[in-house]
Amino acid sequence: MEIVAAIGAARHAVRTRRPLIHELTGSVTANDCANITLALGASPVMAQALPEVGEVTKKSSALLINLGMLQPTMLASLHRAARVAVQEGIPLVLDPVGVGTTAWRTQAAIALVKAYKFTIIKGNGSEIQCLAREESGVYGGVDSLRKVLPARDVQHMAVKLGTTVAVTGAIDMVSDGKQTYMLQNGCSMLTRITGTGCMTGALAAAYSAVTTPLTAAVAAITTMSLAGEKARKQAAQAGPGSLHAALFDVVYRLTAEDLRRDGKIRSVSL
Ligand SMILES: Nc1ncnc2c1ncn2[C@@H]1O[C@H](COP(=O)(O)OP(=O)(O)O)[C@@H](O)[C@H]1O
Ligand SMILES: Cc1ncsc1CCOP(=O)(O)O
Repeated sequence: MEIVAAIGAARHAVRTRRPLIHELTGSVTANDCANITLALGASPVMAQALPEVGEVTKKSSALLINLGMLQPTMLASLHRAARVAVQEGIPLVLDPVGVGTTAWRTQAAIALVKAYKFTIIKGNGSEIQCLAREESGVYGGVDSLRKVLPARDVQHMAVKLGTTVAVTGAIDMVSDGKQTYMLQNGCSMLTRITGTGCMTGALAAAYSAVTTPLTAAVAAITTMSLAGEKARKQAAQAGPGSLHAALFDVVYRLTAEDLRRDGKIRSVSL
């Protein structure tokens, strides 16, 4: 199936199958991740406690690990959930938020990537680059350095990390090492709302429950970027607060046909 047809089918499948998505994420964006998952039509569960985390993963159709507010006490839960996901063949998505800022966070992410086969790793350009190169202390926060990475670099990082890589930024890229897509929807005001990257990770987990990793990653980024464009029009002259609220409304209404018609998705030959 062609990619545009596949993302439309995935949009429809999430709405009709309503998969349970286990999301391990921090307090800054947990509420937004849960609500964007609901808006898409899936069902979020955010349980993190070590005594129950594995049991919740086992019941779920996908697992998201987001490192945004990583705490030493969370690491055991993340590893237990990831182990169950791999054992049970449940799609496993990593959002390496802030990787590259400190040695501890970067090492924690590298340990996860080495221990478990992730289905998708989704991050901004800075995070994915630091993870692939195993670099830390390179940049200062959770927002991207805003450099658009060349498609060939993204393809190499997918090969190096052994998974489907989704890189967000002014131009988004997705690659599984064999096929690479350049995605050109978006709205710069999305960078003025914290959590748009984290919500994209939640969308990737929801889509990965119903389709292939490559399609799920393209669908997630196109959903968020297109929602940004449409919400920006809806919020007209208003600022990030209205855009934030409008994002949930637009994702809730977004149809398979909207994705097929308005998604700016280009296959890159390398
Ligand atoms: N300069 C930009 N212009 C248009 N869209 C953008 C721009 N920067 C980021 N986006 C969009 O914002 C969303 C979140 O990406 P990004 O800001 O890179 O994530 P993060 O919040 O993790 O840093 C993506 O859908 C991306 O396409
Ligand atoms: C501000 C902040 N600080 C730690 S995690 C976080 C949220 C980051 O969200 P996103 O990666 O989606 O911008």
